[in-house]
Amino acid sequence: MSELINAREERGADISRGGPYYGELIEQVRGLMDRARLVSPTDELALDAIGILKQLNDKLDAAVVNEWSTPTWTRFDLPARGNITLPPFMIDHADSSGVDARLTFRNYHLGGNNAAHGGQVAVGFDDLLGMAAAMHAGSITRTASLTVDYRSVTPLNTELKVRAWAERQEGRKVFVRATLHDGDRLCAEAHGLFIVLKPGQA
Ligand SMILES: CCCCCCCCCCCC(=O)SCCNC(=O)CCNC(=O)[C@H](O)C(C)(C)COP(=O)(O)OP(=O)(O)OC[C@H]1O[C@@H](n2cnc3c(N)ncnc32)[C@H](O)[C@@H]1OP(=O)(O)O
Repeated sequence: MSELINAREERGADISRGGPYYGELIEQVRGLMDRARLVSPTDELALDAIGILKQLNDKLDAAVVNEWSTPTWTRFDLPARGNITLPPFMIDHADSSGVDARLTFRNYHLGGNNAAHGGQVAVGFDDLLGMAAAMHAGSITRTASLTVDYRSVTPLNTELKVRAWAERQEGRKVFVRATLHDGDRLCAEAHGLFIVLKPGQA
């Protein structure tokens, strides 16, 4: 992980962006989403929570920046770079040979029967495959195709292992694969095609 942070810092990534409390702020929002996923409030509690959240959203509005200035591009020290839309993961190893990560699906990723929603599994794969493709190509890539095979149930609130790697590259096309394990058990695997963006490509 430190290699990745160093590499990103060398390219101008600023892991102080968002300040020292940004990680805890995002963790509290994840905790809020966990509760929102399962709460069945009384009218009184719902109205109370709505008031508090409206006030909080108004406060946060004052600090909203454009997407390129958000900490989530640079905070490689935080779970999932502090990106609230991703299942939180920590990178153990990342280089051109692949990415190893520990990832945990939370209550707010619930599909049913205490298992992760399949779409959330795909979100995790997309980001980590994108990282593997970028590390392999040495350049930012974009998902062209992503296929997920769900092999067994993916549990919530359990640290899972993800391995993502590039199999080969043909020009701008980076062919990638990934696995998701709970211990020795394969939960899901993915393969995809990521395309290296041309200079200035939107
Ligand atoms: C350290 C960093 C951490 C940072 C880590 C951050 C990781 C973030 C990862 C998240 C990534 C995303 O979710 S990205 C968001 C989701 N994806 C998208 O929105 C992509 C939408 N689509 C597009 O923008 C475009 O279609 C592109 C860029 C994918 C390709 O367009 P293009 O650049 O014009 O290239 P194009 O000529 O069409 O295609 C190039 C070659 O790929 C082939 N090709 C293109 N699409 C496909 C396809 N679906 N299936 C098969 N083959 C395909 C073409 O046939 C061609 O082959 P040949 O003729 O050359 O043989």
